[in-house]
Amino acid sequence: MLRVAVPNKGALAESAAGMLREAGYRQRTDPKDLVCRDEPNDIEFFYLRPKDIATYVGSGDLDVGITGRDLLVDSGAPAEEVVDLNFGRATFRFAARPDDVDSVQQLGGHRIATAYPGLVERHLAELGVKAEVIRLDGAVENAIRLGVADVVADVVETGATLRQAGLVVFGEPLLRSSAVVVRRAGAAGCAQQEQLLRRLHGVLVARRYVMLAYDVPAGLMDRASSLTPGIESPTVSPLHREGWVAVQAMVLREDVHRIMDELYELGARAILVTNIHACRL
Ligand SMILES: Nc1ncnc2c1ncn2[C@@H]1O[C@H](COP(=O)(O)OP(=O)(O)OP(=O)(O)O)[C@@H](O)[C@H]1O
Ligand SMILES: O=P(O)(O)OC[C@H]1O[C@H](OP(=O)(O)OP(=O)(O)O)[C@H](O)[C@@H]1O
Ligand SMILES: [Mg+2]
Repeated sequence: MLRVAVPNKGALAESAAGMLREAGYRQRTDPKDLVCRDEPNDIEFFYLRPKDIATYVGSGDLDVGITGRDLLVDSGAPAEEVVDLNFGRATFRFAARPDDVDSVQQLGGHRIATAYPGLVERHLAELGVKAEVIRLDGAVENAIRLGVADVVADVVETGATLRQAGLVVFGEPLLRSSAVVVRRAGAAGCAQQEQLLRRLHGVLVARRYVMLAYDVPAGLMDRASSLTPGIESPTVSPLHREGWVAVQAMVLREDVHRIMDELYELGARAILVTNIHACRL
């Protein structure tokens, strides 16, 4: 059985379980469950703190896991990213009072509060900056108000938490994070693991693309094809009405309205868009 680590709570948990469900896997129905076996797919899911997932996978006790890129780097575990799952997007940044530290060059000698000490210490070493890292578990923005630190290094999604604490970011992000699939560094993926990755990739593609179908005069097909080249090439079928063809092609969801307008102006009609529920490319 393939053993997979899934976030049990927090910012990534719901989206991770949703994506696995979309990929055809059984997921727990009770948020208190710690394990969920999916017998038909020969796979077992373990619900763990996202912070611990890279450790379980790096040690080889679990085969693969879903966690955040920032958590993977922070852990220092011998695990590697294999797929970016395109949710849980956030940046990891330094912030301080606006009248205090405002560049990474000024960090030396300061106290930096963070729940990601591994990530921050590695980054400071790369910058060649010597500063004190204060390890906290959360709500790190309060550390400045309470006099425990001068700088925080934390996850920023909307920036609302920093604003509320009267802090401003400075410098470039230490990291751009999102949810990723990790496996033990250098481990060869077994067939079941490849199947899981293929299914997740199918979900990513199904979310990014839609299926576009339209009718167009055959004489305009070359121009229509350049608007909708699809992945390999558009599917073209004859219509009963002579001189016309029916076309189907996958297009990026974000481009679909512009492409529909251009097809209509070209002379295409009966232009329809449908969602893709699942796919293997
Ligand atoms: N708004 C957000 N707040 C916190 N983490 C976020 C956010 N958006 C994305 N993430 C990502 O989620 C992961 C952290 O999840 P985790 O469950 O450990 O923290 P959490 O959601 O703050 O939960 P908790 O504070 O209860 O531990 C990181 O990879 C982080 O980049
Ligand atoms: O940029 P924002 O959209 O405000 O999101 C980022 C904030 O959310 C998280 O905190 P959380 O509420 O999880 O509390 P915690 O610090 O205790 O983890 C994170 O640690 C930041 O503080
Ligand atoms: Mg948190």
